[in-house]
Amino acid sequence: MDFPPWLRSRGGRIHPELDLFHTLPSGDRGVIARSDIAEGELLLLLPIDCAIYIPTDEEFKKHPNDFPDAVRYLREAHPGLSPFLATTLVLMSEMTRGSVSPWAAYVATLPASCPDCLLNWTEEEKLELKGTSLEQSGPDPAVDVYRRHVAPILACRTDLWPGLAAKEPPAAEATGATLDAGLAAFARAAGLVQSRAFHLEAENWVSGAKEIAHLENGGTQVFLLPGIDMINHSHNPDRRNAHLERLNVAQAAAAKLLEREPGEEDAREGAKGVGVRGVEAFFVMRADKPIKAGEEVLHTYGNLSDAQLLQTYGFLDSEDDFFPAQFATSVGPSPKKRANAGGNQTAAAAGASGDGGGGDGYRNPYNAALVPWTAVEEVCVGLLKSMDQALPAALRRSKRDFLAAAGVLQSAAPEATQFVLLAQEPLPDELMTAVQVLLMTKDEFQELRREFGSSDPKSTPGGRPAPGAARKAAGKGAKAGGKAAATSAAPAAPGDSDNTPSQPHKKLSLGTALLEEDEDFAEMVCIASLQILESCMERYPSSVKDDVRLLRSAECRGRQRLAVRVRLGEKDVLQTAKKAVVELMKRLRDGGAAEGSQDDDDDDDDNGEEEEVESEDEKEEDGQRRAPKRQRRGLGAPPSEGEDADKEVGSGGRGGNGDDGGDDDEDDEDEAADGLLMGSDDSDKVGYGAVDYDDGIGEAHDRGKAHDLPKDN
Ligand SMILES: C[S@@+](CC[C@H](N)C(=O)[O-])C[C@H]1O[C@@H](n2cnc3c(N)ncnc32)[C@H](O)[C@@H]1O
Repeated sequence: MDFPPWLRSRGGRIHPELDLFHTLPSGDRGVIARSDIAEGELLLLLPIDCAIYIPTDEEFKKHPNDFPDAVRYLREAHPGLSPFLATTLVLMSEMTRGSVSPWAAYVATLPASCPDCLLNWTEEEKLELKGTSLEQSGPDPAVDVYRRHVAPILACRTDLWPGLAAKEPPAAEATGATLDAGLAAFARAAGLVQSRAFHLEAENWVSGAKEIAHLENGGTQVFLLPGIDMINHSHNPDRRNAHLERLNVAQAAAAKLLEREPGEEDAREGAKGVGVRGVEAFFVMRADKPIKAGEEVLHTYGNLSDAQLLQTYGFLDSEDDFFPAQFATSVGPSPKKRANAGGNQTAAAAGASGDGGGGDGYRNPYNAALVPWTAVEEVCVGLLKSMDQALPAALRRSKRDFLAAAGVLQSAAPEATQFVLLAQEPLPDELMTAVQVLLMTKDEFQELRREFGSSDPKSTPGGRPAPGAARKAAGKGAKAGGKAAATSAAPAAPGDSDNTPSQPHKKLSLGTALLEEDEDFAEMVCIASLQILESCMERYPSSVKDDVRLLRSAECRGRQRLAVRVRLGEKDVLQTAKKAVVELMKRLRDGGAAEGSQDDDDDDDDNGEEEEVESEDEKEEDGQRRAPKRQRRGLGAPPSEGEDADKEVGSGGRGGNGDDGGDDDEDDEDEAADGLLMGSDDSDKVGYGAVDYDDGIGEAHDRGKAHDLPKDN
């Protein structure tokens, strides 16, 4: 049976003017309106029992016989499997059952694979992702999960997964090249679930690893939604025209979705309207706005970074679809060149890009970059050493344990913590707090521990504990741009060699109070931060210039192009963070000095606004006052106001990527790279947490988000 009649026979509905399986000019498939569709019209209605999913206990108890045998078996025999892996196994079962499967018509619509999903990249192609958050170390996770979790299940129940059991258990070193039938089926099904599944949490519809981790408490489900999963994604709100809802029966009835249209085929046998006894929810896709004949139906899979899109779905948004006006000047020819050419700028950019799409400039506002704790620690230790203030190993451990107990580092494996930098929040408070704690003296640290451990968040405005000299500035942290302190619960401090009676119980957030108080310390923190960011830049084998050059060349296509765009997206965020550090440093020097400490403020009260603006003389005097202090701290001469971030990093001894001058082309490329890396203006939280299922595959899968799905209204 074809898919549309199958769906209708199961109580679903499809708008008569939708072509669900249209081949787009790109060669991909998409959903197209054959004629105009009005805003609010129903596009697709799917009773929940058409979906492939692992039911909650409650759902299963209500309808134990309505679920496939594979679901029943996995629930009973392998309740600890992640929903991702369990759903993959159920899909594999339906795929192997062929025409006997009640989902045969759906299975027939599924593509042969998720073509560019990382599961399908060769080792050589994956090298292009070196340094990015998608760099994979260790064995291929799919092979590993298959060997450890899937193969034993296939071998146990050959009736549920006929023909897939391996004759011998696959070797640990098995790779994609040594696929057996089971591994091939698993790789395909996993790619499909990864790129098509919708995630639902009991309380929230979720879209990130952190939320999905709650599933262990019974909250989250992964759904394959036939037909609805044909709809492609767009980041561009102007192009999106559909959204998904989940309705219960009463809501669906009230919305008149369960009544048959005149001439509409009968649904299931015995059904009076659409939907049947036992079906308690419907997934409904509606038109958000009028859809013109020939237009593609698009919705959003979530606010995802390029890395997440590639990891989960194997694609990146169209390069010429993303805020095109903003990008005309990014990686394309420089304004100077365009002026010289005097021609059509967009056409010039399109020609240079080689992709025919004018896709020279692309920036995803949801991009993120990861900064490992190990890099933070290494830079801070190195900086202190270079200043003859070596950090003893015991104190270092003490600081790390304290940060973990204070919720700044993950508690289970603090050393594996990765700080997530977002374009909109390029300097997360956790990172700045960690740097400050690492760089503070032993006395300051001990005082912080004492005060933090005993501090009542209500007693320090913003909940920020403030050690030593910074105490008097408590409550002013936000003044210099610091984020308000977080005060979420954190685990108690683990015992360490230097335990004080007071133990941290709130999340530590130092803000900028200490930096406002102590300009030498502020400079150390800023220099360390720049070095950390620079060290993260250095983990990519290619420079920004190389990447920009590659994106401009016609040869850079396919997976290489996807990888280059992921690399540049991350570098963009790192560069934005560097600029934020420089801004912070300037603010602390100029604005910070004007805003001053509490005492300064008190002194300034009479002087009014005049004091806010520092005269040239005062600046000079300030610089002279600063110099001896800096030298005491081993910082050398202060950098001049005009000096840029890279040079400052260079002066810290780690070298920068500053330009050494050169020809016009080089200058143009710099200009282009600068444009590209100017930082994004809109971003969203991105979760990169670990997920703790028996099979461990959740981590790889959930690192990228799946489609958001609304919860029951
Ligand atoms: C949920 S499916 C959508 C239906 C899919 N196009 C098909 O033919 O089956 C998600 C997959 O569609 C493709 N896709 C979705 N949105 C896309 C976009 N904006 N650009 C390119 N490919 C996209 C990707 O291959 C992704 O893994």
